[in-house]
Amino acid sequence: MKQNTEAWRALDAAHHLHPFSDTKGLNAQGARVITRAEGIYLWDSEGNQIIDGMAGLWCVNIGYGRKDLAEVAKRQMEELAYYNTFFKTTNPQVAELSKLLAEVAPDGFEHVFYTNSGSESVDTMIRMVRHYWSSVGKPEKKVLIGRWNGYHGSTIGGASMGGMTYMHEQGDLPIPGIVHVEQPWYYKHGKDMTPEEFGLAAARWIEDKILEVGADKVAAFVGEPIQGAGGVIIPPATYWPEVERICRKHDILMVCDEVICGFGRTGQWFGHELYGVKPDLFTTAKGLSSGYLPIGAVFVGERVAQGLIEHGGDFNHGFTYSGHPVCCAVARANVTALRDEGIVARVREETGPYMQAKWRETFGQFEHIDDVRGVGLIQAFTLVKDKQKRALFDNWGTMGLACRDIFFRENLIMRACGDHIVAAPPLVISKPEIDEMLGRAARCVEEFERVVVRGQPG
Ligand SMILES: Cc1ncc(COP(=O)(O)O)c(CNc2cccc(C(=O)O)c2)c1O
Repeated sequence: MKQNTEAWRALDAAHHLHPFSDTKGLNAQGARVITRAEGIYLWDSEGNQIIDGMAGLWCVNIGYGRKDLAEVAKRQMEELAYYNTFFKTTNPQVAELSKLLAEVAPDGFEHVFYTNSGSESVDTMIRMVRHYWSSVGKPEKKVLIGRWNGYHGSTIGGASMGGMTYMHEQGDLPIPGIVHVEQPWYYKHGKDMTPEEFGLAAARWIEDKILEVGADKVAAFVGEPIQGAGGVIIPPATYWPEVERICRKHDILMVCDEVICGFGRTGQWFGHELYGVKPDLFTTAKGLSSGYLPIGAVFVGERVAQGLIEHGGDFNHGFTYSGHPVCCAVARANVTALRDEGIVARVREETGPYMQAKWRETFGQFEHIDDVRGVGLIQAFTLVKDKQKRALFDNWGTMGLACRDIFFRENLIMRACGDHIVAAPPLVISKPEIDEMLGRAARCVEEFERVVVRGQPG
């Protein structure tokens, strides 16, 4: 039955509570009804074509409209729509996907545990590392260290692991045993240090926390290679190697949360590979299926995998849909395409460098934009009050939302994370599409500076 925008908006307002939304405010304004998508483009119920500079929520790596993935889902549903992987059963799709993931992962990652989301991957990791230490005779090693402004999901575990205080306030978080250190945000905290010096200093904040808690009580350090939802905070090159050295020195597991950085987003298969480090585990979701179906996976390195296999006994954790055959079939087709169509390689060698050059050229010229940054196809800039003084705007986030709303009105999706403006388009974006996206964004930023910052007429 063909509906129209107003009818869908009314149904949505009457029955749907949206995530991360003020439903009352949204209902007053009316939600935008997205009806179809192709490549990097969305269409809404009014027929507007929209450039999706965020690949959905950082997840549609392969781009929209892949009929081959839809066909894989159809065939699998007709053959085996569901069966579980509890009780000594498996299915061909989960077995084949697990082999494929071991092939695309860096050496030393032969085992994966399946979930339905990034949050569930993070929750799984929390339980897994605590169970690991208990299994190898160190049950008191329970504390996990994260970063303020890190994002690790919205379950009780994921939100606690994250350092978003506005999330902690809702639900009395973080849960016990999870602590945080400052994030490696050079623009704000670098002061008179070089980036290299700051990277080492920021890593040592973690060592300070380990010594404060007691290394014999700390299970793991958890961080995103590049913080995504925190505003694309890119640590200096010295940061992660120093984190790894500190974790090894104090026998703390190092965990990378690759939910955004994974599956080609940075031009590497996984973001930690940019920094030449090897975590003990890493969590994934999003690009694993390019958002076509919900699935996540925890990649478990040999030290923890063998510890769990040899000493862990029954790992009393898992989900009804862990290893869901249809989700696994689609993820397998997606990852195979990312590899065999050269999509990840093209981001590393062609479209990523092109985007990074154009991004800096386009936004480096604006008076109220600084810290223009990015790698692969994840990039950002920060809206600032005074570039010379490196002064941020007051009321952090207000300007970001004002700028984001201009993009939205002009049929361009980019994300405001506070006063950081971020973009992460599908990895299949072409060079002409990059030009189209950045041309539209530049016109929006010109209006933002003229109207919002300088108060001139629209
Ligand atoms: C690093 C990281 N870890 C875990 C999660 C949680 O994944 P799920 O949402 O699938 O449970 C994420 C998710 N990241 C995420 C999710 C929703 C919105 C935005 C945003 O930037 O607005 C970012 C993430 O970015």
